[in-house]
Amino acid sequence: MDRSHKPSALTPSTTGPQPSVHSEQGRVIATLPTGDSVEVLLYGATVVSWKHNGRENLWVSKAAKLDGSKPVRGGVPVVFPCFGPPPKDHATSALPQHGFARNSTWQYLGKSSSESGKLASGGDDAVKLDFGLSSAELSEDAKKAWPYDFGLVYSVTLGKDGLQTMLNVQNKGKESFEFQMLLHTYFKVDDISKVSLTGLGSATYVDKVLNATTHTQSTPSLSITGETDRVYTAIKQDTTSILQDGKLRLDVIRDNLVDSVVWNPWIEKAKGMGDFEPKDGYKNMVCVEVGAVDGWQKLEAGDTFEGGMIVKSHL
Ligand SMILES: O=P(O)(O)OC[C@H]1O[C@H](O)[C@H](O)[C@@H](O)[C@@H]1O
Repeated sequence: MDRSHKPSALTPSTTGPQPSVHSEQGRVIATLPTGDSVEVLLYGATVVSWKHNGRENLWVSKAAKLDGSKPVRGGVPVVFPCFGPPPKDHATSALPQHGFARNSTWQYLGKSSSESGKLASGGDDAVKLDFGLSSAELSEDAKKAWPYDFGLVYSVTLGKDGLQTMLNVQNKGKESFEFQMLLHTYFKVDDISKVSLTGLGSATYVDKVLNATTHTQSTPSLSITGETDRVYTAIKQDTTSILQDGKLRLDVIRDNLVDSVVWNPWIEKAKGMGDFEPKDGYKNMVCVEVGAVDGWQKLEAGDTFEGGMIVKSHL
């Protein structure tokens, strides 16, 4: 792939300890002096752990395959270039559900001090890990199914009070292409019956559980009381918050993205998924997935798109 993306080295600090980064067995782990950490598999560039103040914020199934045989059931799978089953009449039609990014092996491009002003804790207190995937590195099957020349850089920044994940999509070819993208985050919660989501009031959504019918959310907050699979589009607020027992736990902030999917498989769907364990794990997770999934993003030759999320923990 294009090696022109070279993150700068961590800025040496004159004060106090630095974040540490190490890679082992197909994963990269960054730890801040506070003990907060993030863990990313090269397989799918899937973030599989984000710990803040000693608490894990991501849910990963106990039966998740981490060996590259299947997309990871949990963490933050990257969905690209199509969301859900691709339509028959589209250039992505031969791809699997949710595309190839989540089941391709990415390259670790390196670490740098965070340049993001969006995490309160930037500079020496934050560390950014970059991962890359380009057309040249795809499996022969994926290349054949989607023969475009592209470069993805996925940046995972761990800060003192948040995690930022940004996907940069570049069209390196001579023709335009269309894509969708989504960060399919499985957030860990203590008890789904006490969870509510705010920030989706008045937003319009397609309810995949109700035969893909379109609705407008009439209440300011959403409780999860059964199988939920909603695709919210053109959301006006930039933040969806996850509350537990009425207390703010996490803010999920969309960056240059206006769509979000809320998903919980509940009892029957969880039973039907071989890689979903424990079977009552649906009580401890909720997916809030930021993305661009309403129609298609068209990227002209040479152009770049960037979108992602900032998650702030309030515990
Ligand atoms: O089983 P997967 O391919 O990982 O998909 C898991 C889920 O992803 C999204 O949330 C979709 O809206 C759901 O319809 C789908 O069931």
